[in-house]
Amino acid sequence: MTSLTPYDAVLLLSFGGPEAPEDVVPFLRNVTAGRGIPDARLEEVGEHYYAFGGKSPINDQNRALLAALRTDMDSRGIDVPVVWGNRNWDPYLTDVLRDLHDDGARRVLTVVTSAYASYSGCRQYRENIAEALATLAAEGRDLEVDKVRPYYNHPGFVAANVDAVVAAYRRLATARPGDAPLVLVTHSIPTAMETASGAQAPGGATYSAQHLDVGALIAAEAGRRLGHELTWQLTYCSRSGNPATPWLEPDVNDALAELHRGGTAAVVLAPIGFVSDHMEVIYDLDTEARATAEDLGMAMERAATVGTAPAFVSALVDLFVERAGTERGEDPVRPAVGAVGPWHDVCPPGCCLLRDGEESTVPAACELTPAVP
Ligand SMILES: CC1=C(CCC(=O)O)c2cc3nc(cc4[nH]c(cc5[nH]c(cc1n2)c(C)c5CCC(=O)O)c(CCC(=O)O)c4C)C(CCC(=O)O)=C3C
Ligand SMILES: [Fe+2]
Repeated sequence: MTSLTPYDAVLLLSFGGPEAPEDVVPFLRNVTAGRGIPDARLEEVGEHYYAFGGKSPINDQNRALLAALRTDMDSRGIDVPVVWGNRNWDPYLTDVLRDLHDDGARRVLTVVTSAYASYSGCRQYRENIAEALATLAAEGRDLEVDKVRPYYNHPGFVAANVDAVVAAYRRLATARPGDAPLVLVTHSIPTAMETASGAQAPGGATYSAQHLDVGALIAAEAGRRLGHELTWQLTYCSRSGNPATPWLEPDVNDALAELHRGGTAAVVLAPIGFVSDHMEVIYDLDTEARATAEDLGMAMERAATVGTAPAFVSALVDLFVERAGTERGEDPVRPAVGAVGPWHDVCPPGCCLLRDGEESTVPAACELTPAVP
């Protein structure tokens, strides 16, 4: 019997995605709300979704993760409810929190489906939580929500990625897998968001530094298990927005072309920046980057995302147990690998403040309140 006291419920909080073609534009309107993007442009962005029948795989993947969390929690005798909600699509965060409140919950622990810390992976979720809590408070429903720390450097997340890389090398159709570099991939972000992501971070670790920290460990451990050292690099996918705004580079497709020019015949792509095979993975990597590799005549294997790998699922439940212990005033072990160490449980004010050129001005939850002078 493991206790999650003082929490009454756990919330798996994700991005959301369309379930059918008629959902695509309304979903994209939600994602881009307040930025005045015309529907014609949204139809264009929506092409990736229409190419897959208008349905993103992300919701089914979250349903699977939710079920896996329930099973792991049951095996430890943790009996609080675990529910799923999204920022941008049904089931919406506010509705899910309202239902939890109506069922008697007053204190909720959340985990987001972003492993790394930046505006997009941390603060944006915290702003959505603050907005939802304000809506519910106006209805007379008071709730407290905490969020587990960024978990990209939790040993379970890293171990699940190592397993996936090893499996991908074993599938790679090449005579000399030892010569195939490991190309790590994550979502690109504007360089302004990158800089801001380090401002309040442990060790000043920006979004890219977080990836490089665990990337080195993943490559070293996978190489040890495969019996050959891996050369590796970090690349980016899914850049969007104004082409004049600088984003993190190199793009994965450019990196593949560069490797090809240097004589590389085969690669393994490992999307360590994503926790499931959602649209960024099945379109930007399995469709676009695969076409690039095929045009270049390079063999390519794509490593699995952590998905519902048992090491990952139990890492998340470990984080629930850890945070509950901390809130009870205990001093639980806070496992982390790499040079940066475990992240803050509660973000300092101003954490990850920049999305693009401008500072965010809306309130964010799961943040230390400044001491009243
Ligand atoms: C760092 C990061 C992650 C990884 C962490 C995490 O996993 O959360 C992530 C995940 C995701 N991004 C997703 C989808 C989209 N992201 C967009 C736009 C943007 N993402 C950004 C960053 C990130 N995004 C940024 C800086 C923008 C630019 C505009 C803005 O500042 O918001 C747009 C708008 C259209 C466009 O601009 O292309 C869409 C539709 C989906 C759902 C996929 C599905 O449906 O399967 C997922 C999981
Ligand atoms: Fe943050």
